[in-house]
Amino acid sequence: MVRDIVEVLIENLGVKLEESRIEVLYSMKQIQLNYYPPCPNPDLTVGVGRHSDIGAITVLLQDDIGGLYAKHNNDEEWLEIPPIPGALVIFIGDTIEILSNGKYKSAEHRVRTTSTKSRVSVALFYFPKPTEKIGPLE
Ligand SMILES: O=C(O)CCC(=O)C(=O)O
Ligand SMILES: [Fe+2]
Repeated sequence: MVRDIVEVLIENLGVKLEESRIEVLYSMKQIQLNYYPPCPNPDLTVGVGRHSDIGAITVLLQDDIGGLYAKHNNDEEWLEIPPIPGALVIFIGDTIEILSNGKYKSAEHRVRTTSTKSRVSVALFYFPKPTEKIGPLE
């Protein structure tokens, strides 16, 4: 699935890359299990502070608690990404933003906790090989 996503994104830039060159862009993987305990005063806590992911693509599975927000078009407003049963959230990371010379944006996102329920999420980060030089594709 990640290969298909990256291939389509690169194809849409009008760039032709060999399969092997595309593959190194997402061949490193890291899994992260996040647990957010309930917090009596969520407004005073940072679940995960605002950030964008550094890799190529992030695949995220969140539970049904909610609290994930992303910035849309650099608006002031945070847009909630509601949990949908069975759905995965896909984030474009900084690597793809750089490769596309800014055509694709690495969305800033954050997580808020709630006062009553804990939250769990599973994030799969796909990175380029550490030896890969990342710059705008030509
Ligand atoms: O817990 C989440 O829904 C997102 C976590 C996150 O943004 C991250 O681990 O980079
Ligand atoms: Fe993230």
